[in-house]
Amino acid sequence: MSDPRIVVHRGGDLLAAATAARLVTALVDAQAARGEAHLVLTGGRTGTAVLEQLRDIPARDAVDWSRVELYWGDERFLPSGDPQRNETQAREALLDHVPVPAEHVHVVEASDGRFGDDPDAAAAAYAELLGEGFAFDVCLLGVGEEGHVASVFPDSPAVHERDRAVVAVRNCPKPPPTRVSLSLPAIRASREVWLMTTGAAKAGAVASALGGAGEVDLPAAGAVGTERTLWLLDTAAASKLPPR
Ligand SMILES: O=C1O[C@H](COP(=O)(O)O)[C@@H](O)[C@H](O)[C@H]1O
Repeated sequence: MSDPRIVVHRGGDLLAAATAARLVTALVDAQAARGEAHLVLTGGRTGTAVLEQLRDIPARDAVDWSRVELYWGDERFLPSGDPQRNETQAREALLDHVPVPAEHVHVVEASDGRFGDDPDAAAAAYAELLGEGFAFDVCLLGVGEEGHVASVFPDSPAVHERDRAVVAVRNCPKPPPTRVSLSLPAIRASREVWLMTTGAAKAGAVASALGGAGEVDLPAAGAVGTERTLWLLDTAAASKLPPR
C-alpha cells in the first residue's frame, strides 16, 4: 500500500481544473499500459466539479473513451434519474458529453430497478459485476466532514466489512439514508486512490486522517491505493495540517 501524498491548490476551482488534467493523463497512461482504463467515480461537490472541468477541457479528447470502463464508489439508493443519485449528477456533468459506450457505464441498480427496494440485492449484483480480482486504475473519492469516503461512515457496519466488495448502507447520518457502497477493501484494490476535498469544514477530517486516525473512526484514513494515494486539497481543507 502507498503512503499518502498531499497536493494543495489555491482554491476549489483550481483544484477541480488541475485534477481534471491529472485524470486525463492517468486515463491515457492506463490505456497505454493495459489497453483499458477502469475509473471509479464519486458523488459530492468536488467530484462533480472535477467531471465538469473534464467535460470542458479540449484535452479530454486525448482519452479513448471507447476504452474507458466506469464504476461508482457509492450510490444513493433512489429511483433512476433522481437528481440526488451520483449517476444522474455524473451523467449531467460528463457522461452525456463524451463517447463512452453505454455498456461501459456500470451503474449501481436504482431503487426502482431490477431488485426493487432491496439495497442488499443491488449491492450483491454490483459485487458480482466487479467479479474476482478487479483492480481499478483510479478511484476518485470525496471526503465528508466526519471523514466518510464513498458511503462508508465512521463506526458504521460498512467500515467493519472485510469480505464483501460492495455493501448496502442504511441509516446514513447524511441524507439520503439508504445507499450502496464499495467497502474499504474494495477501494484498496485500486492502483491509485485520489481523495479530493475543499473547504474549511473538511479541515478537521483531513488533518485527522493524515495524522494517524484509525479507519473505524475516520474511514478516509483507510482509503489507500496499491501504487499511489493522493490527497488533493484546497488551502482551506489543508488548513489544519501541520506546516510542511
Ligand atoms: O454523500 C456523499 O458525500 C461525499 C462527499 O461529498 P461532498 O459534497 O462533501 O464533496 C461523496 O464523496 C460521496 O460520493 C457522496 O455519496
